[in-house]
Amino acid sequence: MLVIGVAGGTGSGKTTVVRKIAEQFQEDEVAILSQDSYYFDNSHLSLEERRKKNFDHPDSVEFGLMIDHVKKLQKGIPVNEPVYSFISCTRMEESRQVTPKEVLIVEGILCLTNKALRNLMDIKVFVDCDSDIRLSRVIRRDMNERSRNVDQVLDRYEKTVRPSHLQFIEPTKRFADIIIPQGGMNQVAINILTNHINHTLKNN
Ligand SMILES: Nc1ncnc2c1ncn2[C@@H]1O[C@H](COP(=O)(O)OP(=O)(O)O)[C@@H](O)[C@H]1O
Ligand SMILES: Nc1ccn([C@@H]2O[C@H](COP(=O)(O)O)[C@@H](O)[C@H]2O)c(=O)n1
Repeated sequence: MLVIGVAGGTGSGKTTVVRKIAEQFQEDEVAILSQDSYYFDNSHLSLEERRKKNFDHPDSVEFGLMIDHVKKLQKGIPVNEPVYSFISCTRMEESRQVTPKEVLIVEGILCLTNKALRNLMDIKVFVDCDSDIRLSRVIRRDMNERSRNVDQVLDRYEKTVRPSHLQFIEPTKRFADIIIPQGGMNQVAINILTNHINHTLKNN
């Protein structure tokens, strides 16, 4: 199994890049694990307290479980990926079964911050994007999909998202084998990655 890690700031285009890569393969060839699914549950806290959490800090993610799932998939064992709600900021009762495939893409803002997880990756990618563009995307997305108003989005951005991006996420660019500017619109980078994956699969 080839494990590809895709990191980058919130709104940088990670999901778009992953989708475009996955589209180049058959459905039974590529499995995807999202780091967002591994946010701690926090249902013991009130919604107000949960919303105040720093979700851009590495401690907000249950990396132990995520690493265990990657290792199981590498051994050919299916896993149950948790389902996370950005509206309630908790894990849902249900989970999603992920079965082992030839390629596993692990995607998320913090997925290159964890050394043990990094060590499981064969290719590390960082999707790069200016912070003003990311912020405008995040405002739209959080208002449309995450039940937030503009003040809540900007308040979170100033207090936790931006400082943690600078402290934890941006520095992981140095671990990347490939840095992709213009995210999902960078067809050249997506083709290069797809060709590399195909080449590696054929030679294994
Ligand atoms: N290169 C791009 N140009 C314009 N819009 C983009 C581009 N890449 C992503 N988007 C849009 O920006 C938003 C965030 O992209 P997404 O891939 O979900 O980012 P991430 O997973 O890094 O948070 C989505 O609405 C997506 O359609
Ligand atoms: N309950 C939560 C948990 C996380 N976030 C934010 O999501 C961003 C990461 O997701 P991407 O899809 O953009 O990579 C991150 O910046 C967290 O602050 C949230 O809003 N609510």
